[in-house]
Amino acid sequence: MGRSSKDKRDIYYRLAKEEGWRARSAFKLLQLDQEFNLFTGVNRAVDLCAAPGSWSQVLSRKLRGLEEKGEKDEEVKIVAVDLQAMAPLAGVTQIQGDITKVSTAQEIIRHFEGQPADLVVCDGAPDVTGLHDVDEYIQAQLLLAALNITTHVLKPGGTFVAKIFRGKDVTLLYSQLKIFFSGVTCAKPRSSRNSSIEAFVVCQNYSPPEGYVPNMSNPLLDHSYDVDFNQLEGPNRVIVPFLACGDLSAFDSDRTYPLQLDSGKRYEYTPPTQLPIRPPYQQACHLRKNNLLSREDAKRPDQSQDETGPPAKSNSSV
Ligand SMILES: C[S@@+](CC[C@H](N)C(=O)[O-])C[C@H]1O[C@@H](n2cnc3c(N)ncnc32)[C@H](O)[C@@H]1O
Repeated sequence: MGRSSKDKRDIYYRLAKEEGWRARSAFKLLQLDQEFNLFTGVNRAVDLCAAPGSWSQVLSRKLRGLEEKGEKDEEVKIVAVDLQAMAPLAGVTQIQGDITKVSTAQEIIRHFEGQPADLVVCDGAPDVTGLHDVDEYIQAQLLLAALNITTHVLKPGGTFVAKIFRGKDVTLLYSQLKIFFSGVTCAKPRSSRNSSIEAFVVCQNYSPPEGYVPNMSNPLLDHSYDVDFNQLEGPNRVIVPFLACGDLSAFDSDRTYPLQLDSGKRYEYTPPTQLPIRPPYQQACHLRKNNLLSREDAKRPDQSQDETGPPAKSNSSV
């Protein structure tokens, strides 16, 4: 048996078979619930990127009380969205659609009879190319698309849970999420493989900026909407385009960035045009190489400032 097939047959793979889950991913949502108590008081839930349906199974079993009460809770409504069709599930309405489309948001709202959702979860993943930067970029785009459709359907105070790749530019995504949620925590459930940079953001207390009007023109995946991004103003522009290689502001040739070094010295750093912004340590190396900095000042800042470390194994608030 090859290494990868052995990996697939880990404890959660076996448990999923035993307990009738469609995928081992079910345990990720169950473990996130143990940690964050996601399901209390939830009557309307949306599962984005749901196929083959193990997260929808978890929602159905937990929210409709099939396990605990042995009866259905008819109050509960669950909608599952995916590009692909999936086998029917008790108590789950399926929408075969694209989460980047406003029509999908409208369909969800129709199903909830105009009421907003209490919880939106998204375990979405694009087809992996094997090129890490490309995969990270596409995953980030999918997360922003999930966030965007969530702003159409989630109630104020509601919760959003989504898969995130903890790549080198993950802090940009955290800052996007923190615009909309007062609590953003990054969690790595035990069932998520240590070898993967996958983690989950648990975003609590949805509180969009005052005056924010949900629209689908922000994410870069679909340019077919009428709203011109440049026409959007104030809080409606808060979802900025995401660049896997850096922050757009690095392209402002006239902008300077404060650089705080271990010795306490501060520098005003102006990046050359067309150069992606660097984390502090790389910036220091760049300055050192160009004789702009003493050797002592160029030494590595402590780890807590370096955002490019390996994936965390425990939960961390961001
Ligand atoms: C890892 S699977 C989800 C597994 C699921 N949570 C479960 O537990 O069974 C990722 C899913 O994302 C879906 N997906 C990717 N992009 C999408 C999009 N733009 N709209 C809807 N679904 C999408 C894929 O079709 C795929 O089924």
